[in-house]
Amino acid sequence: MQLQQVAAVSHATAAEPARNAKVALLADLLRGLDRADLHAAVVLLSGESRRMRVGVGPAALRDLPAAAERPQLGVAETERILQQIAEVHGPGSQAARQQLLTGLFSRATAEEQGFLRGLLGGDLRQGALDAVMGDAVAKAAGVPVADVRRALMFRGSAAAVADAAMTGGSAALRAFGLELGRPVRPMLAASAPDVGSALERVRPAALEWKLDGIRVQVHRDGDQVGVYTRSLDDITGRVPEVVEAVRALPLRSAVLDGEAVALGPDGRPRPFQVTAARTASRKDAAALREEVPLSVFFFDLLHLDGADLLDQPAQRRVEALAATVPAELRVPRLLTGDDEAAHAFFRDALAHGHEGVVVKDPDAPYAAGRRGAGWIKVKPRHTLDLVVLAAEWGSGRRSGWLSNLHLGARADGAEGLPPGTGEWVMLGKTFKGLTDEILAFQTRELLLREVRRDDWVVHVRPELVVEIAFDGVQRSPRYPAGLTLRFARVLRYREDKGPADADTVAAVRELAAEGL
Ligand SMILES: Nc1ncnc2c1ncn2[C@@H]1O[C@H](COP(=O)(O)OP(=O)(O)OP(=O)(O)O)[C@@H](O)[C@H]1O
Repeated sequence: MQLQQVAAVSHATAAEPARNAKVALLADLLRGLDRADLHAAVVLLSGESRRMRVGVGPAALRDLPAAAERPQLGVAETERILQQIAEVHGPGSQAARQQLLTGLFSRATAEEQGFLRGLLGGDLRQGALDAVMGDAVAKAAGVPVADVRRALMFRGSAAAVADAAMTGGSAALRAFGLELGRPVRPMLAASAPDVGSALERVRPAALEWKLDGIRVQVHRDGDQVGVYTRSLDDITGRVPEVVEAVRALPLRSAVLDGEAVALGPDGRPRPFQVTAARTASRKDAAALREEVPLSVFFFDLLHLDGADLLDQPAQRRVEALAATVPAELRVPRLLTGDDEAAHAFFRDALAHGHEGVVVKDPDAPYAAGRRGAGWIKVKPRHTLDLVVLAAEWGSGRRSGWLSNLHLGARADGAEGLPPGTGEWVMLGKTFKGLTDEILAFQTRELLLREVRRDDWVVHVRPELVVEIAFDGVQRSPRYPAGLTLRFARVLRYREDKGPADADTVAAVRELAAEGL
């Protein structure tokens, strides 16, 4: 198959906000491909290309050859070249990379060049397609979406799952399972504005403290222990405390889900940045551990001594957890149907310095992603993770810094947006909450991602995720979703998140519908 077809579908899906239409376009493309083309097409169109880390800086994309007249690049060949670009290392690598890029671009048509620029420059149309890729694979292969999603939970690679679905159908998909040492995609939480509305969705519910640290998925197989982040990175070497805690448990094998957090001497959580810096640092873990010791608290158990528990109701998994892991290594939890008891638990979590609670459906199986709302987070302060689309140069004390941020949520197939809105939907602007440190950070990072500027606005690749606090959602005809945030202010940049993790228009609409 020619790259031209993939580029055309990428283009068409970007102009098409409706989720079903995107799924249909992708499914049509995937049907009938041979295995090599299928693999390449899925890699190029899903977030998987990002994981290949083929990104190149804007300078490398500046002086590339003019477009070819006729399509001549195959998808499999293109993917191979991108792989080569990702793998170039050592002295002279920049020149070698540029040579590969020049060769690739000289054979690409204008539309293909546009697609490749988006891919290499990190424009995340592809990342956004990741969210619908599973549905498209299910449609193309004629198998239930649930089978594909389940396989994706076990195997991060959409290409491997697509291959199994197309060649072996549901039977092949069912062969994917939990493997010790291979992290599964984590279950995530939907959100609710307060405990009362969460309980309206799930009752009785299990409430747990929401600790503001780093998600850890810990696999133990005999003496072997591996620790993985929310984005499935292996951080085993950076968190010896977690490794030791799990190695000391009386069991042979397990997969545990929990949160690692730095606590102060008074037992209260230290600021999120402290935990984040500790787990991000590649420096000597033994020394860092002295300065900032980490504690770990588990809230789920996916596997125990040879038995997979993912399909068990949450209550059963937590009972197994309680029988295996001592209370001081578990997140405090309350199973209740009573509003007053739930509110008291929430207040207690806050009084201990925690972020809020996660309200969990005791009957829900473990399922990757946010779908199904088996988990609902509630925080006293409303926050959204949004992507910076552009920034305006500041004035007065802030001149020389990029200040006022244009904030976007993910369209993710939301209905009812004006035609041509694209994947990022602007929700408003803010220059509030910016410390000098944040101003310096964002000016540096945003300029690295500049795509164009007009007057005083610098438009950037939609890559940086920023956590925004706000007081409410209000109607505004000025913005494409008809909504904007009241008193939006910057809390912090979320370097642990990518644009595919940003909040969606649907999530914002839901908060508005609940009267926030
Ligand atoms: N008891 C708990 N149960 C589940 N998740 C918890 C719990 N305590 C803390 N967490 C953290 O909360 C996250 C769930 O919220 P969500 O899926 O929205 O992720 P998030 O966007 O990283 O959350 P946030 O940005 O609000 O911290 C988990 O990924 C985990 O890191």
